[in-house]
Amino acid sequence: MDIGAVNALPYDDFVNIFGNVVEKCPVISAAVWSRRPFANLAALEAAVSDFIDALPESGHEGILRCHPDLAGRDLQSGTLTRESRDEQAGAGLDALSSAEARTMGRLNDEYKRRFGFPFVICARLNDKENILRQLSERCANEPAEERARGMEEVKKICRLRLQGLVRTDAPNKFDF
Ligand SMILES: NC(=O)N[C@H]1NC(=O)NC1=O
Repeated sequence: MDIGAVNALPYDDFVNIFGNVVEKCPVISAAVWSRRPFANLAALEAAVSDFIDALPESGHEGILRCHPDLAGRDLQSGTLTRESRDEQAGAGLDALSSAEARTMGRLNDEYKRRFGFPFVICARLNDKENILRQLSERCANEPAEERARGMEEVKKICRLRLQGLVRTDAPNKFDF
């Protein structure tokens, strides 16, 4: 769909289509719908980012807590969202050796104990080795640093999900 078609969507269709650009946080797309018309994909992305940035610390932690663990219970039981399943599979997280799976589980638990929210990283921009290394390194960070880092990753995930939904090649009347 091009940006003109996005701008023409009633809010219920908009939320159905864009509701998971931030994992399990459809309230964000429901809020951002009011910012139409979007000049282009970058403007839609900026509206999501502005909404997130305006939230208090507790809102950022809430967004992080809506993310499933990487290679966690939801992946084992097939209850991930379609987007998250594809992203995790793309990084090879559905095919970990048993040693890798044990390390991942242990570090995910350690991270959550330390920070009170799950480790979030854009799986499509990383492979499993890189993810395991960063998980281990980031466990040593300070909570404020990790909150900010996690939100940067949420925005990267969001950008790639948006790019999968909105075509950018078509000209549109808001793009001068
Ligand atoms: N925990 C975590 O990072 N989850 C996410 N990362 C990603 O790329 N997709 C997700 O669901």
